[in-house]
Amino acid sequence: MADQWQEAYDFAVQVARAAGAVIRKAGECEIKVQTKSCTVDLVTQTDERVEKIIIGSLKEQFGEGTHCFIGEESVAKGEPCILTDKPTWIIDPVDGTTNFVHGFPFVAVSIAFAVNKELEFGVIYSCLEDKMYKARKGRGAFCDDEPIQVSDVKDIHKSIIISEHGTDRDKQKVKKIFSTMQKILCIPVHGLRGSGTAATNMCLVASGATEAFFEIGIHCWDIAAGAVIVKEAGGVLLDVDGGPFDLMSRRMISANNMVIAERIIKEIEIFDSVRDDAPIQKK
Ligand SMILES: O=P([O-])([O-])O[C@@H]1[C@H](O)[C@H](O)[C@@H](O)[C@H](O)[C@H]1O
Ligand SMILES: [Mg+2]
Repeated sequence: MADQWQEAYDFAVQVARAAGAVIRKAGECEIKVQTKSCTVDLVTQTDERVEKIIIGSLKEQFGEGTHCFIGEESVAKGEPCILTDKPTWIIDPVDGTTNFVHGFPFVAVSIAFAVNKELEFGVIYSCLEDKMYKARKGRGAFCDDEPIQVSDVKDIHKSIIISEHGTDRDKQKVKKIFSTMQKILCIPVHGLRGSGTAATNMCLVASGATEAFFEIGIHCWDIAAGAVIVKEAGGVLLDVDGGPFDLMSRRMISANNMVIAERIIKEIEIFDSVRDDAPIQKK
């Protein structure tokens, strides 16, 4: 059953494109902003609406009950964030919500699909740039149907590295984030960047525009689709401590190769974050 998930893959591309059109249109109107975990963790009606559209379309196509869903906004409302062996869609309806609110031009729809806890494919639609990135396990990575691959740079001094500071403003964590960035910048590397969307950052690694992207504090929906795209473009994924990549651990480095990844890992000051699949604390 080599082609078992092709229909789901093709459908995910269609759904992501349609979702991106909704986001573009919503960006032309007044955006009502609310907050989630803290005052800088933003959410809009568009995030919620687009997630409902995506999950609704997938349920209609594949039948309610057979597939599971992990969506950023559903989890925010108390839905479980547990990856089982069942076919599971992992969705970030608007990756880069802060960008969306401010009109900063990088916003992505991220849809991944996992079976037996293994990622089968990932689709990221960078909807303001109108770029469709996609990859299916073992079949390569593409941007607008053109194959993409990671850069071949091995010399860290010739690299551009992406990181983000996320939405946690705990002073000790922020200190570690900036200390890490300072150390990396002074290796020295050619530059540090950040697009404001983890999904887009991973596509930039996959297409060779940058050598690595790492972050502590991201969620599984930010990186699931990107993980397939980076891997299929020839890149590597690791935990920030050099161990194996763990989708639920809220930390990862994606890089063009192990040489770059391991060099960056030497500089990363790790801090704790609660796993995505940690049991929900009773209040
Ligand atoms: O909230 P959201 O815009 O979907 O996702 C955020 C973006 O991916 C951002 O780049 C990253 O730094 C944050 O950690 C994510 O939470
Ligand atoms: Mg996100």
